[in-house]
Amino acid sequence: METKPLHKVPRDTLDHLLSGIPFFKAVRQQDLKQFELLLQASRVVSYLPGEIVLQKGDTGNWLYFLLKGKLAVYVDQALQGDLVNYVTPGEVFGDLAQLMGQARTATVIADAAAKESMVLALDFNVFGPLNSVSPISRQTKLSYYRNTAHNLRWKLEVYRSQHLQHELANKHRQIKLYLGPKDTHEELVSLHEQSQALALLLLEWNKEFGVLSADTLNQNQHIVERES
Ligand SMILES: Nc1ncnc2c1ncn2[C@@H]1O[C@@H]2COP(=O)(O)O[C@H]2[C@H]1O
Repeated sequence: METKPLHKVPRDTLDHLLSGIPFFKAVRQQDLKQFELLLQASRVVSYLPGEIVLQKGDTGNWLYFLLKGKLAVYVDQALQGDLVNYVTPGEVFGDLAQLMGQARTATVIADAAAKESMVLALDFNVFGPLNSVSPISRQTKLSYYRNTAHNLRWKLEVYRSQHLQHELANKHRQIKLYLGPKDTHEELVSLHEQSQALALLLLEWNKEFGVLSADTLNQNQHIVERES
C-alpha cells in the first residue's frame, strides 16, 4: 500500500482520473471551489493484488472512489467463497459505514486481476452534519446523495435480475423516489433516507450471500469427506 498526498500526483493525471467519477465530475461542473475543497480533504492510495483496502468491523471515516484497477468485496474474510461483488473504476465504496453509522460492513481486497489498484480516499468529516451548508454546500451534498442512492438502486437491480424469485428481489422498488421541489433541503433529507433504506437492503442481500456461500462450502466439504 502506498499513500500519496494529492499534490504529488500530476494535476493532468488526476483530472483525467477524476473525470471518470460521476460525483467529482458533477461537482466540478457545478462549482470549482467545492471541487478543490473536496480535493484538499483527499489523498491517493495504491494497492497491490491481495492487499486489504477495508476490513469488515473496522471503523473509519474515509470514503473511497476507485480510480483504476479492480477490487473484490467479501462479506466475511474468513470464508473465502463469500465474494458478493466487485468494485470497478468510477465507483464509490466505503460509503455504507458512514451512511449507517456503523463499522465497515465488508472486507474489500485489491483483486488479482489488476496489477495495481488506485483509490481516491476522501475524509468524510469534511461533509459535516447533513443540514450544514459550509464548507460543503447543499448542492455538493445533493450530488453526493443522488449518486449514492442511484448506485445502491443499481446494485439492487442487478441482484434482482440474478435472483428474480428471491423474497428480497423487489423490495428496493418499494422505496419511493422523491418527487417534491428540486435542490432543496427536503430533497437532500429524502435522498439520505432513501440511501439508508437501500443500504439496509444491500446488507440483507450480503447476509443471504454469506449464508449461501457457507452452505455451498459445507456441501463441498461433505462431498470431499464422502469421496476421501
Ligand atoms: N454487496 C455489495 N456490493 C458492492 N459493494 C459492497 C457490497 N457490500 C458492501 N460493499 C462495499 O464494501 C464496503 C465496506 O465498507 P463500508 O461498509 O463502509 O461500505 C461498503 C460498501 O461500499
